[in-house]
Amino acid sequence: MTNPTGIFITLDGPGGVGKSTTLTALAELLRRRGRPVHTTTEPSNSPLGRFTRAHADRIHGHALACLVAADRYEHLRTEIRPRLDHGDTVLCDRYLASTLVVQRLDHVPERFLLDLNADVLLPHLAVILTADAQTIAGRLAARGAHHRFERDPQVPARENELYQRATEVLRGMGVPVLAVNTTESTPEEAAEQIASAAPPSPGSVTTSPADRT
Ligand SMILES: Nc1ncnc2c1ncn2[C@@H]1O[C@H](COP(=O)(O)OP(=O)(O)OP(=O)(O)O)[C@@H](O)[C@H]1O
Ligand SMILES: Cc1cn([C@H]2C[C@H](O)[C@@H](COP(=O)(O)O)O2)c(=O)[nH]c1=O
Repeated sequence: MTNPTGIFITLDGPGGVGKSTTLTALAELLRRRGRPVHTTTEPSNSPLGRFTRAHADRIHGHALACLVAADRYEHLRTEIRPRLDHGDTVLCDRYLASTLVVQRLDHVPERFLLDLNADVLLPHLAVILTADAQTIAGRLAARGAHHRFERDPQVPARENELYQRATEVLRGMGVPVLAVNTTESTPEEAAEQIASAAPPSPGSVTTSPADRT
């Protein structure tokens, strides 16, 4: 397989923190700056991904971990790698960090999750969106819960702890991790922070911050 030439950026964070909204703002910002951007999500939009999403409230623990990982390998093969090979910046709403958090909520051991995901492509930048637990609860109440992990009021605080652990694990694997606290920032402000940390797109002219004025 060829080395992908595009840039792979993942966005994770507690349910309802603002991943999809921020990803949309980031995609618009990067496109305005001339980058080819492909947006995607996990579970993916393939038949396996749609099955996983549809049944994630009834399938628990190791079985859900395996389904999510199977969808991830197929997502990489059929969508993410081809878009990276094409030179796109791929923005993925949920990826490996979500597994290291959501499956831990189901008490799946971290070792099992790391082994299952041992051969996935690591992102060039893993963004972890955070907000204080009360803010997340407010956003979830305003929008409505999508699945069982968002219906338990204790979960946002636990997810924040687990994302700190996931950050350490990813950094230990050599993945650059950017934590963005969205408690006080708009999706557009969060997108600006991420864009500033994003590795340059292939073929783009690298300028120093002073040159960009
Ligand atoms: N930075 C922000 N400030 C205020 N509200 C926000 C912010 N980001 C998102 N929201 C609002 O919070 C709610 C949840 O956002 P969104 O659906 O993007 O979250 P999510 O993390 O993608 O959720 P899920 O984990 O369920 O996929 C939405 O109503 C959205 O408008
Ligand atoms: C990537 C990923 C996803 N899941 C599950 C958790 C939820 O049931 C859905 C995601 O829904 P959302 O609207 O994006 O919050 O998929 C999972 O269990 N593990 C994962 O790694």
